[in-house]
Amino acid sequence: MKNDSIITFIGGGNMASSLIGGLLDTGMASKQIRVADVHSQPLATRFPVQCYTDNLAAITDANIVVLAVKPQVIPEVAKSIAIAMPSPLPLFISIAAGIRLIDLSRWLGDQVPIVRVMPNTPALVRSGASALFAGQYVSSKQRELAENILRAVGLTLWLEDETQMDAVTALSGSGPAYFFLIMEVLERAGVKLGLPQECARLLTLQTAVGAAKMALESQEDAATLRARVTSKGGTTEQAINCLQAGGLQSLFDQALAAAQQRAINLANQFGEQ
Ligand SMILES: NC(=O)C1=CN([C@@H]2O[C@H](COP(=O)(O)OP(=O)(O)OC[C@H]3O[C@@H](n4cnc5c(N)ncnc54)[C@H](OP(=O)(O)O)[C@@H]3O)[C@@H](O)[C@H]2O)C=CC1
Ligand SMILES: O=C(O)[C@@H]1CCC=N1
Repeated sequence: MKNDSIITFIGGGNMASSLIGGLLDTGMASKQIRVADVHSQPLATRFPVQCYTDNLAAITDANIVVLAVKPQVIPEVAKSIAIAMPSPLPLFISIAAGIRLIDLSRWLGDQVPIVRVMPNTPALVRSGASALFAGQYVSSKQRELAENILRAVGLTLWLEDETQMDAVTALSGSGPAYFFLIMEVLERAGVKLGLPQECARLLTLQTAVGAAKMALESQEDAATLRARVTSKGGTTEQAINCLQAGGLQSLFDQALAAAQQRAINLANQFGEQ
């Protein structure tokens, strides 16, 4: 992104804060970032960016507009922008779960360039994962622009089919919450075995970081790395047997299917407005 380009976030909540924190960490100038939210104060105190309570004022001169409000609010926000669409048209990036390009185009206007992105909150520490899908009016330069922004805060992947976005939402969009839950559960289990809280917390976190780093850097798959920890007749085997007997795979299959279905339902419910 050029250093005089402006990126405006509509909605300054959890996901926008993570993206903004990550982008500022890359060295992007705070004057390039604007945020419009019904509540301007929390973000203004956290980041030195320009905050607005008027969405339309915030998108004047913007090169990129990130729609970062809840899916339920997207129709109203998009329609209100459409009646005062800036010229030249900015590139729109929607991060809303479920909401489809066809509906975004209907609300924002035909021929408006829109990229759908499903990011995740580790963008804050530039370790995010984002899947992208471009609408038909997005130029190759705009694709590059969207990718560059998201790549600055983590991994980016282009999807071949928009319907895959709901599976991505279930896997990596919501995914940090699953890992945080596993951290909570492990820490608590360690405390129940007699470890001091802080000791259980630190061992849990470092083990999570270590396992993820090792899996990322290794040529081998997770099952092979797991087998190396699992000595025959040893301790890990007992724990893994317990987890598998408890139906861990089936539980995650159900969890991800439920999240995916929720994204589909949100699109069906709010896409008709
Ligand atoms: N959180 C996450 O991990 C991820 C979220 N997303 C997507 O990002 C989007 C935002 O999610 P998240 O950040 O969690 O949500 P938040 O509720 O934290 O943030 C949305 C913000 O927008 C404000 N808002 C509501 N209406 C308007 C409006 N008309 N104009 C401007 N601002 C408004 C909200 O205020 P108020 O609270 O009063 O409603 C809130 O401050 C969602 O569409 C979600 O699907 C995608 C990937 C991951
Ligand atoms: O829970 C949600 O709906 C959003 C989308 C993915 C992560 N958070």
